[in-house]
Amino acid sequence: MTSSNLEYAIEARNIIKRFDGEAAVDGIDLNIRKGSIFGILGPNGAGKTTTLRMLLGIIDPDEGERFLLGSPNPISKSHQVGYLPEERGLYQSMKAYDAIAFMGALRGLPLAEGRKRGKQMMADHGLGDAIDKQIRALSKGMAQTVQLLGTIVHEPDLIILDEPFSGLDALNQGKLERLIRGQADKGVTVIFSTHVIAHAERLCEEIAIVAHGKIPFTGKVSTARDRLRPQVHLETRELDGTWRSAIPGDCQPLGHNWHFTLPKSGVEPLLHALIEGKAGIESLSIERPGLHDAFVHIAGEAVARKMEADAAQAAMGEAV
Ligand SMILES: Nc1ncnc2c1ncn2[C@@H]1O[C@H](COP(=O)(O)OP(=O)(O)OP(=O)(O)O)[C@@H](O)[C@H]1O
Repeated sequence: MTSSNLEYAIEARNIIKRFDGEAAVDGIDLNIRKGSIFGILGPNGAGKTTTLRMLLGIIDPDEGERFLLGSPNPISKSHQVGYLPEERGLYQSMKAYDAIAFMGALRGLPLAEGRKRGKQMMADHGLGDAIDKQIRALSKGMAQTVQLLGTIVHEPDLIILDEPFSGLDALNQGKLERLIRGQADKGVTVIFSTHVIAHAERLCEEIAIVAHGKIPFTGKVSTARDRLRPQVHLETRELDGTWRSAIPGDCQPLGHNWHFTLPKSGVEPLLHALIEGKAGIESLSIERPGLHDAFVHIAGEAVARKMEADAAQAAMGEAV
């Protein structure tokens, strides 16, 4: 049986995985569009890696079904897939371009072609000086970039990256974001897991939020953000007038500053009331909530705090 839906690179329906009787993934549904950049967001232990492993066919779900590039047997598509696992590692004595070629060969790319592409990719990614160096002579960030290039050297249709940003400094994180965008521009589907919301907010049109083995939200980033109403920050010269009726009744000024949730009627009636009522607008900003606020709203404060702690711990690891 195959999936008839050619629109999706990945489909998962109610997949469940238990370890020692405990559900690590507890009934997840996913539809990931071909050619999109899709982020899987959640703290450590939420079930991201287990989900990715099931999607890839490294482990099978106990219940439910998943389709990778239309197939219920993801391993059969492995030549079309690139996978960067959470556990990083390359053979230390291999030369960098050879390591890339070796990874390509595991996915069906002839070694000679892999070596040629490996050298070119390293040059294109600013690692030209390191082509002939052994992996052990590279910095951690360089070795991770080499592993990433090895993940895509066979030009896969689908790339799955487990926590690709962790272990990279800010410069290399920026390079990785550009690389991911470049792949998507070529029509490649990129799925990555992360506990850093900013990466997902910058890169993804669609995300899944994972918490305690479940997905409380999957869909467009903009839809997640629209779950919260915009916040108004207003400074007025006056403190009273007919315009006060446009401001929520429970909002009290701090000095001449007003902070409140934008009323459902929207921006225009508010502006009309302020101008016609001569409130004397000194400053006005209307902020749409970011993905971080939406994440806290959807996943809850405890999950958000755990994820921030994970991100801080990972950043400390990068600093050493
Ligand atoms: N092979 C395994 N055997 C037993 N328990 C496992 C196994 N793999 C994962 N788990 C458990 O399943 C839960 C989800 O783990 P998973 O690795 O999928 O989370 P994660 O969101 O990827 O977090 P991390 O980034 O820490 O890997 C955790 O409680 C973990 O300890």
